[in-house]
Amino acid sequence: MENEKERLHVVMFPWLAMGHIIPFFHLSKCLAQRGHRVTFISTPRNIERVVNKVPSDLAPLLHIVSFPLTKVENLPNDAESSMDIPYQKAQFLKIAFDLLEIPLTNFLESSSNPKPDWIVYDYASHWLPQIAGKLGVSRAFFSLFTAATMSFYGPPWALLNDERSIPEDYTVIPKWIPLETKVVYRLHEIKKNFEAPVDESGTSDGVRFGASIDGSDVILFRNCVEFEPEWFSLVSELYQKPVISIGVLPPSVVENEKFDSNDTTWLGIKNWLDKQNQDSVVYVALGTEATLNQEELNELALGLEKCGLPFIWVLRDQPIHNQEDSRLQLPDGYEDRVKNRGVIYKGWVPQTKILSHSSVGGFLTHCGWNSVIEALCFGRVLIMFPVLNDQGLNTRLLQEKGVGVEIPRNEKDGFFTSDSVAEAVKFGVVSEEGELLRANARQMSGLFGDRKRNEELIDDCVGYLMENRISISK
Ligand SMILES: O=c1ccn([C@@H]2O[C@H](COP(=O)(O)OP(=O)(O)O[C@H]3O[C@H](CO)[C@@H](O)[C@H](O)[C@H]3O)[C@@H](O)[C@H]2O)c(=O)[nH]1
Repeated sequence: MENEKERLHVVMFPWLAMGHIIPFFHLSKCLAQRGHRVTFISTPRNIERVVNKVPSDLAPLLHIVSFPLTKVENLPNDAESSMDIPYQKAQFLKIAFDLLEIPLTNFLESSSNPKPDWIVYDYASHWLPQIAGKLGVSRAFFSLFTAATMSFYGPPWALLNDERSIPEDYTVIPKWIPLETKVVYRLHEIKKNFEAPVDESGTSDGVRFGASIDGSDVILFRNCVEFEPEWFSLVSELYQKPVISIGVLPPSVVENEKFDSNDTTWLGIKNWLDKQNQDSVVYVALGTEATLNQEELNELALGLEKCGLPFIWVLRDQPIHNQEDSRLQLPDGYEDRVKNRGVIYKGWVPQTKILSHSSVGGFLTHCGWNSVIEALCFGRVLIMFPVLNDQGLNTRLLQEKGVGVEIPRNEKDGFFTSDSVAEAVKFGVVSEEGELLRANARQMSGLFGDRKRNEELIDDCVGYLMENRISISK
């Protein structure tokens, strides 16, 4: 870009979770590709995980800044993201995250060459808008949640006042939603969100969300407006400030072709997938935060065995809460019994590449929003198994839109059986009755995977950031 005035400097500051760092980094690359400067801030281990993959042509514009975390009691030494800890310990990670306020303030104060125009931030840094505002940096809250989820969470006043205090409050439609909808939590889902000791960090997630929205100049949504038009209109009304959809940031599976030849995990998976029939494989993955207990793991495993379809299962290998030395075990003899038909991975896999493979017929997912986007970009039907966070709300929305089938569970305690897993998987992936769901999901690839439209939305967003920098926050 010849004229420096035409160039933005945007600071990106995601929450410490892979499902947040990945899309923030994706947006960073999109901005740098358009000739703007980006400073991406995270912690050393997270940077090593995702961010060291800066394409060489973008390196002059995309700067990575690393802030080490301060040691916090009850947080394991090497824990830097929600994937490193059981979800019940998330509040300890938030204590460490909140201590980044000082290095972030120092960075914003001293960064003058060029001074940042915008900071794009996440829900957890409730303290950030005030600091950025004082320093004359414009503030964009980046929502990695659907407009339906954010509408359900509510306008800033409801969030800041922690309007809902017990799990049951989240199982009914809140008063600010005038729509007829089933988008509410089931009791067992919301109870999980209450398991983390909220008071440990001194700030509830409601207050974090409320202050982040309230203190922003604009709210950016990673969503598909055509998929949830009614919710997008509602959320814009609830916030009473500019709300912009930046599209879904569809994953690009070609960009890593060179890298692929060294990626032995992918080569192994691809080799196996290449041997399977088209649309026959169930891909099973529950993201980076959801965990199962031993009984749930057994039922899920046996359900996959009973469904009779080939599957790839990515299993999070992490300590059990309060039994840090124990790991969950698959049922006795399981891996031998499913050999050749089922493949189980315990490390990090290239999820988007797997979903893009033509042998994949369906995705048994926790319905994290990244996973849903990735699945719908490739038109894969969803077998839905929400666990915590926004996942239950996403599941209800996706069910209303007819792109997936939910594994039935007991409302109160979440109990489910292997038979219900097997039935839901077969219904979604191979049954005649499930064809409508599969057709709807295939159709979604035209919306979610529409690269031209998604690129235009980023261009529009950049236009907005150019026109509204600094002055808007004064
Ligand atoms: O082996 C793996 C595991 C994960 N991923 C990627 O990691 C991301 C996971 O994101 P998501 O599917 O959204 O799940 P979570 O990591 O659990 O995401 C958290 O963040 C999401 C966005 O806010 C929320 O919707 C979820 O409920 C919350 O748990 C996706 O891009 C996956 O492709 C991989 O590539 N390989």
